[in-house]
Amino acid sequence: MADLFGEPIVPGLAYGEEVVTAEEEADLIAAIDDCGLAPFRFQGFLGKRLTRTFGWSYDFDKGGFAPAQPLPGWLSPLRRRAARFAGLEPDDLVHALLIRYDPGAGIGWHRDRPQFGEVIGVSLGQPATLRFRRRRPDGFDRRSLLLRPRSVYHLHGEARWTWEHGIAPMPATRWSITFRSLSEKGLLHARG
Ligand SMILES: O=C(O)CCC(=O)C(=O)O
Ligand SMILES: [Fe+2]
Repeated sequence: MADLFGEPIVPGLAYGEEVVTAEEEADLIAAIDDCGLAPFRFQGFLGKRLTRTFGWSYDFDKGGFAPAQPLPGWLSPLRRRAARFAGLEPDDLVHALLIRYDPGAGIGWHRDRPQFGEVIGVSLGQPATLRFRRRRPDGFDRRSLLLRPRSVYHLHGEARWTWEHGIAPMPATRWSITFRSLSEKGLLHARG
């Protein structure tokens, strides 16, 4: 997403629309709902959003980073498009996170775990506002990006590593698919 002068709203943030058709969107939503979503767990608390991870997972309950079930075949075409959008190889995207946000669910301020590298997110179902903030001595710099259904965003560089992001609770159900590569740290861990 660029402003009038062609600058990204946060350096390292790229945004594109219509990465899937409405028909593909409906199929992806059905597949996500059918894949065994479970409430996100954080230090013993159950979150409002429902998630399922493939490839590699970070367990927020136990604090561990570990291999998970391989990515299902139905994600392959979307993974190819996500990789192309980000200038990566499909095989770089070794992890996928599926999320359903029911009404009232969102995701608080965070940076993604450092074991992961590049982050590419696809939005389905409903628009949402992806918010960014960066600490300043006297407060925060803030930015936001409207994620339309069927859009894709890529976080790298400053948007990935310096800024925090989050999504405010939404009034209607939204689904997202997030692909990630491993960082140097994650690759070291993966090689044991
Ligand atoms: O749903 C999204 O697009 C964002 C998810 C997210 O930030 C995360 O899981 O780290
Ligand atoms: Fe995130």
